[in-house]
Amino acid sequence: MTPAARVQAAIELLDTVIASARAKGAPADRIIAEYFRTRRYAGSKDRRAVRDLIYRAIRLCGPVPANGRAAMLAVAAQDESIAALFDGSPHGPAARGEGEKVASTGLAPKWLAAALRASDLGGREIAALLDRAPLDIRVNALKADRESIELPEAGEPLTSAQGLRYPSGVQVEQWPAYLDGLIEIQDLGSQLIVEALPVKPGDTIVDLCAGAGGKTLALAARLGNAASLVAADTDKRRLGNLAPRAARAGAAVDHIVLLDPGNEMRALNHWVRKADHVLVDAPCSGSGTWRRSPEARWRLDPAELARLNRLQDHVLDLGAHLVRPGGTMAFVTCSVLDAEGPDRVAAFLTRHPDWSVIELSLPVGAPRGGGVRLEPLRDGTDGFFIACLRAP
Ligand SMILES: C[S@@+](CC[C@H](N)C(=O)[O-])C[C@H]1O[C@@H](n2cnc3c(N)ncnc32)[C@H](O)[C@@H]1O
Repeated sequence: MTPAARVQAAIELLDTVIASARAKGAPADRIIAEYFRTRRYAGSKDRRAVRDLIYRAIRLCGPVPANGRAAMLAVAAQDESIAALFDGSPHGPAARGEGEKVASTGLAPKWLAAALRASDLGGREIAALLDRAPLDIRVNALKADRESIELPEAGEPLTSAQGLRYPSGVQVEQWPAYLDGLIEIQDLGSQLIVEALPVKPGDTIVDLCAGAGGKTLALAARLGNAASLVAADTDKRRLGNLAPRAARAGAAVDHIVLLDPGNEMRALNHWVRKADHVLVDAPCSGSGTWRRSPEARWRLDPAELARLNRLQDHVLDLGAHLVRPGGTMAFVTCSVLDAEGPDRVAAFLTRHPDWSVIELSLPVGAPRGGGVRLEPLRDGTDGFFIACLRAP
């Protein structure tokens, strides 16, 4: 592909990414992968170049751009070498028309930037939410050890027990150690959160929003398979990945429970007031993971945030039914917005005044509204909020 053709491909893909963000559809990385699956003529250099252009445009444009061309023109306005490619050459973008619209730049849509500032995040902290994230792995203590594992490339040891850091883009998914379940891809923040949970061998632990099991597997590894783990989720596709992943990792997950949204307790009856600990890794805006999915900020609007807040309250209430008297429940979101952290804890305590907040000890983060907030700029992790609650 010529450099101009790469720009045109990025424009077309951005059109799809923008439409998908508006419709709350597929994320950018899936759209890009799908696009290249059917275009075998594009080599690996082309793919990387197009991908880089797309993410550059997404990071640059805070408000949702009108279309891909307007977004790429915003990149061109900052980079003469890209501007020069708008030359109307075959397969390339048409020359810029007089008065043609260029997308607005900025960190986030206006309302969202205001919500971030109201959550005490300054310009540098917000900008760091959009940096490129490194690639963190967790060595699976059930099968290997960080000190002795042999990997194709040496990683930087992290503050978590088994974490190693690589530059973004390292293809660890192709390493035999990954295929054999000796390592998992997991952000340092997630690793430290699992290490901070007040759990011990012998506990019954319900991972209520287990997804594909990122934290479930980390819990199994931390406790040496000596806890009774229940992994539940409403998403059949994600939950379907958990069993093969657990098998690969040698992780014992006692029950994998598919929940019916709105009727979750029907499948969870067995654990009512039985769990020593419930992990509520709640669905959220993902504002703490914009480093990996910067287009997620285009997906969010006040109504969507309010919907997520209602869902967060709902899953917390579900979790509360499952905790035994004196047991604990952790509330985690990968968001730095107060609406998805401290505000949810405060609302929970209003609904359940006999519960109390307990302090967690993490080597990173700063206290915020009854919990701890992790931030990319200060902590070198994705953004997270975690709080721990004790049942009466
Ligand atoms: C942040 S993700 C979980 C990530 C996972 N714990 C991990 O570490 O990989 C949130 C999950 O909540 C699930 N979810 C949404 N609504 C739910 C509900 N009503 N009950 C249980 N899980 C729900 C979503 O399907 C999603 O998998």
